[in-house]
Amino acid sequence: MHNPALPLEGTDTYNDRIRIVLVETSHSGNIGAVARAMKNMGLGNLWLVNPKSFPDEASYARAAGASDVLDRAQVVGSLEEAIDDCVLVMGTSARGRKVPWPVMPPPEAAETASQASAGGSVALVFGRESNGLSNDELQHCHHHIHIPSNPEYSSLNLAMAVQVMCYELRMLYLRNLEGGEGSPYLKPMSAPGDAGWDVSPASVRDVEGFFGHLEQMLVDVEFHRRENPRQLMTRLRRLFQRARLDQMEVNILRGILTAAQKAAGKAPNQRQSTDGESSATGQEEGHV
Ligand SMILES: C[S@@+](CC[C@H](N)C(=O)[O-])C[C@H]1O[C@@H](n2cnc3c(N)ncnc32)[C@H](O)[C@@H]1O
Repeated sequence: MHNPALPLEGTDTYNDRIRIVLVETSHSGNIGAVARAMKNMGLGNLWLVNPKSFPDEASYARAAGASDVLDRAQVVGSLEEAIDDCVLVMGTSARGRKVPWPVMPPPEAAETASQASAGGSVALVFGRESNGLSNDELQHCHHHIHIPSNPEYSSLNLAMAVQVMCYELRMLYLRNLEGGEGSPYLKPMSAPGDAGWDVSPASVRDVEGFFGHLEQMLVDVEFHRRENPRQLMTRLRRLFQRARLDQMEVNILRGILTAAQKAAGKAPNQRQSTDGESSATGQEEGHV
């Protein structure tokens, strides 16, 4: 699959193959917010068709750190000028029109735009705040894009609609990174052993040692009676197994158990815990 020419992580080059075209934007703050939305997602090619006011203070204020996108924005007098050299034009609309056009949801539109951008420039066109794109403007587009919003309140703020499309392009780019393996950012990090976790996962031996120590501590503080266990240890096992402990967490927990045993007047350093190691050795808080 074609990998859209979006910037690599950590570089400041933009994908200029996919351009965002805003038609007759009346609030220049929205133009700034669009620039910000684009830059966040690695896009930088902004075209403005007859903006009411640009450049101005409001647009730069809303762009925050994306003023470079505004600096390089192209201002033109007609939609035709903005899309003249494009191989694919996709128009966005919050509502259906009298003459139906092929409509795509954002993920499919991003895929189509990305594929087409291998062959030339692609325009994603966004309409006026007050009344969107005219039927005539929409008929200049190969496809229409509809963000499937609440049918009873379907119109997004202009910059938010741009954000949705730029996000879809970004997701596609990240999924396609590195020969299809995708970006580590897309892989959820939820437990030790996942890429990016800072401590090695605890071994079964570590965790069993902890369970033995936990049971002993519960006996020492007279919370648990081995002759009447109910399901206490089963439930505690399930609790801690859900967490998939890492090595440091096991050390911290064992340090706490040792401290509790000492407070209860037991001497854990003179007794072997169930994993055969002295339960006080190396498990104090200072060792984690
Ligand atoms: C505030 S909306 C314009 C709403 C206008 N009253 C209308 O009905 O078309 C400004 C622009 O944001 C984009 N937009 C807003 N909501 C959208 C949606 N649900 N799907 C696709 N584009 C949307 C379109 O480009 C639209 O022209």
